Amino acid sequence: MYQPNFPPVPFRLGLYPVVDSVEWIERLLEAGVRTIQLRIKDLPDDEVEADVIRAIQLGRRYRARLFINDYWRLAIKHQAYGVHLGQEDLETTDLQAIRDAGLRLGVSTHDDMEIDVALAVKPSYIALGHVFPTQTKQMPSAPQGLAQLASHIQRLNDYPTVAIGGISIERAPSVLTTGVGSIAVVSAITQAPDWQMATAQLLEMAGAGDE
Ligand SMILES: Cc1ncc(COP(=O)(O)OP(=O)(O)O)c(N)n1
Ligand SMILES: Cc1nc(C(=O)O)sc1CCOP(=O)(O)O
Ligand SMILES: [Mg+2]
Repeated sequence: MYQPNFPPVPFRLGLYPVVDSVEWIERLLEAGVRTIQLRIKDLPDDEVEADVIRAIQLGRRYRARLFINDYWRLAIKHQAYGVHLGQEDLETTDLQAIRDAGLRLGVSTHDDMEIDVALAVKPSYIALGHVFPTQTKQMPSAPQGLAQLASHIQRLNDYPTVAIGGISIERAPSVLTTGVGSIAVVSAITQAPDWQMATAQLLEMAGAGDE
């Protein structure tokens, strides 16, 4: 049974764009997205703080679920909806501080062992990647494919899940048939010839998430 150690999220988080700027956050919230992540990599906290503040303000204005990747101290300081962390981040993060601050937590996984680690933390949702080859991030592991994804979803039963990695408009329907509650995408939107059309199509397929 889903009993996270962090505030719960709906089973279906719907379309979940992962983007690297406040500009993208604003245009996607305006387009109807309600689950979104600010993912800025490898800058000092003081260079990211203004963007984190702005993204959180936008998230509140649109009543959206705004997750901050990596910068958990800033997410706590400015009261984001949630934080997303990778497996390595778990070792260096004060998870109790995230919990005490009432933020949701999402954790990345790439195989059964990482799912064991995530389940021990009892986050708000578990991300499963990478489903297909991706150009967006160098991955140390092989893509897990749809059959493996489906078996993880079965194992996780009523736990909110997010699929990520190489999910295009063409591939989204087959990913969603595994029963996953959300599809996280980067390039399917940010590299699309027409991002508005891509977002509308993905929202039509995955929804904006449950309340
Ligand atoms: C929804 C979602 N799933 C997975 C990731 C990857 O997170 P992480 O493993 O911490 O890697 P970086 O994104 O920090 O490079 C994610 N960001 N979002
Ligand atoms: C940031 C990230 N994390 C992944 C994981 O598997 O943990 S895959 C990924 C990149 C996803 O980008 P695109 O939608 O362009 O393939
Ligand atoms: Mg990370």
